[in-house]
Amino acid sequence: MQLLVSVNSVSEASLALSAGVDLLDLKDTTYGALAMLDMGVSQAILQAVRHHRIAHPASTVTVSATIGDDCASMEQLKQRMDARLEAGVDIIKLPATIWLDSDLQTTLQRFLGHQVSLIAVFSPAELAEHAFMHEKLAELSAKGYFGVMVDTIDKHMPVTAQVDQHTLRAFIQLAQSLALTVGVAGGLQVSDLKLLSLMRPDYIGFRSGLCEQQQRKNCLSASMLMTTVEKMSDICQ
Ligand SMILES: O=C[C@H](O)COP(=O)(O)O
Repeated sequence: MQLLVSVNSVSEASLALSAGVDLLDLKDTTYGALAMLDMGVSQAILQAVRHHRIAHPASTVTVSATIGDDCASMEQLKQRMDARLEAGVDIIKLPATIWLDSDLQTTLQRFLGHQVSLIAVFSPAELAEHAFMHEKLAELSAKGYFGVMVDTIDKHMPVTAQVDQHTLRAFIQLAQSLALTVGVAGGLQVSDLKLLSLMRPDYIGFRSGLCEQQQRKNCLSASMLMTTVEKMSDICQ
């Protein structure tokens, strides 16, 4: 099980890299749920990741990026994705407003055809619609998506309070049975790790719970990050 941490600056990325975080998620954490990070900042972070990989050849750190909570056109989608992939992002995370949009499918199919790794993000409400969730997971797998995850918009409650355990388990198990990498995120605290780890997602995502005053727009706390990395490593042993 891996740890994903959303970062919004070179200093946060460097902190996460030195702590040994597996998945760096480039995201503007000042608004929305999947807001995209400025390209200049993204490029600077990717440069720091390249330096880290050179200095630590055994590092398996992977970089994902969000591209916004919505997208107006195929041209805009292509431009946002191209910019990040060319800069060195490994995985693009898409909200349902994009991965479900019939007008954007041609562009998404083109990226999938070029083996670009895409993650489709589900909201708690979308998981609650069991038939919809089953149907979409099968479709995404057939289309060649790399993975899926659940993340929340309302950050006042953890995802574990917004989705019942049975549904979360079903989502994780069905996705994995369809060869989709699956992640769980949304207002999580370190104390949620134990329960979630029993469900065996491929990764668990954090932001708010690792920030000063638990506010996702504040900076990452170095001590919270270290505590989480250590806890994760204990759980995974
Ligand atoms: O992708 C992971 C999210 O950025 C998690 O953010 P959050 O812990 O603030 O919900």
